Amino acid sequence: MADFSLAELEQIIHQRAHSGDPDSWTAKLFAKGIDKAAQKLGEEAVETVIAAVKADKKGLVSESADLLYHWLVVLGIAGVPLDEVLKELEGRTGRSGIAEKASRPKG
Ligand SMILES: N=c1c2ncn([C@@H]3O[C@H](COP(=O)(O)OP(=O)(O)OP(=O)(O)O)[C@@H](O)[C@H]3O)c2ncn1[C@@H]1O[C@H](COP(=O)(O)O)[C@@H](O)[C@H]1O
Repeated sequence: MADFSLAELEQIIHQRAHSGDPDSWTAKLFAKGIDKAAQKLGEEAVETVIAAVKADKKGLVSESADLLYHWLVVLGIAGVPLDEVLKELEGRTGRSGIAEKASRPKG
């Protein structure tokens, strides 16, 4: 079990976001804004999909890490705490995915 959590990474991102450190990728993304950060998230998602379909396990681990990091950056820029997403997931436990989808508002 890793001694690290997404909540800890969210904290690091929060600290780095407005650090003004020219070497901080996080600070760069926050400065560029949601469009650029979301674009990077999309790129990392595609790279993750490619690793998955190629059955590249090592690549899948690395691209998943990139994906989760950029996802947290996008959440941070959008002002959505990780905890809100976790609560959403928590609320879905005990229900099958198909039942959950059927309960979503139409449109
Ligand atoms: N987990 C990450 C993390 N994952 C990926 N990245 C950066 O995301 C960038 C992705 O850029 P690219 O698109 O060029 O990378 P790529 O998709 O692999 O590149 P290509 O294959 O497309 O060429 C790189 O600069 C990576 O270093 C990350 N940058 C930061 N973190 C975490 O955030 C902390 C603070 O980082 P800084 O804000 O940079 O100090 C770090 O200590 C880490 O804990």
